[in-house]
Amino acid sequence: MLSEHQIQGIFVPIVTPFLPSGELDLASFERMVTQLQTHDIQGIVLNGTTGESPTVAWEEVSTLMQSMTAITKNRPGQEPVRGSDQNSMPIIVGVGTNDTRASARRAEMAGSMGADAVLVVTPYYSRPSQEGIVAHYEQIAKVGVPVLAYEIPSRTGVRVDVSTMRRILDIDGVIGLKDSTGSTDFVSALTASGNSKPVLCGEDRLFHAMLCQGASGGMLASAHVETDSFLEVYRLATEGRYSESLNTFNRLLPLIELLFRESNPAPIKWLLKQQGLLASDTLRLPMTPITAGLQADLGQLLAEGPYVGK
Ligand SMILES: O=C(O)C1=N[C@H](C(=O)O)C[C@H](O)C1
Repeated sequence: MLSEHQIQGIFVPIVTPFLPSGELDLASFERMVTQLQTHDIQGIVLNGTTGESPTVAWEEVSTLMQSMTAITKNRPGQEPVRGSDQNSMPIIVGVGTNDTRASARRAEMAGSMGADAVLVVTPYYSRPSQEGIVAHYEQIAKVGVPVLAYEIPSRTGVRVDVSTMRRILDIDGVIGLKDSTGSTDFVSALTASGNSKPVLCGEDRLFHAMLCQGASGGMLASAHVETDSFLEVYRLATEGRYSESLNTFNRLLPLIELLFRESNPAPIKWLLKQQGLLASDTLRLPMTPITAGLQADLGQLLAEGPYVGK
């Protein structure tokens, strides 16, 4: 199980590969996991936003988890995970829904499948009160699998106040936050007192800025590619070498901008297919493939960019 001290470094929210028929593509998934675990990342997130959680059935999550744990229990030649003596790659499973009981049940099942923590998004759509949101996290944390809260108002339609988030982070069993609020204000407010549980950046274009404001790492879809460059941005920042970290990050920005010009994960799936890691860039509806214009721009970056495709 993950502890709050391990909520640092880079976590990659893995895509869920589909065949053109729409079925799971396990061969591509295994290739992706095998490739990712050769990097010094802190963990992989299964069934996150980038994993298209709204259209992946729970039985499919279980199939993916079995395949992933078989690969990640042997992580040859890697240092132990930061903050622990664990050598296998930690796995965080997305279990958040807008139904508290269903999310708690999923957290329990994820724990029995070997998840090291669960990612729980702010309950979307129903527009619950701040009290309701706290109670949601309390119920799920009671299951006993470490919980990483996930605040992403642009997708959920609700916004958690800073004071509410402090209460959520105070819950026993909540080990940190993934901040996809779209600005650095939330992380600055939370970390200002110096005693917050860790906050990971979940907004790729703000990764460096959030590290400067006290974030302990990032959960970044774009780190599927150029993984070592994202790790370098992180490492330099943790060494206090912020301007060198910014230089590396600035070279990644054109890539990040293109990967989020249209809805994630369509652009990253297209790119991974070009790199031969995915057999197909198929998405499940209502997600649709990227436009020809974005294909052309990403293709140009692949051909010319100093940072992509190496
Ligand atoms: O799947 C995730 O985790 C992430 N989701 C965010 C989103 O798609 O809005 C972006 C971030 O890179 C990671």
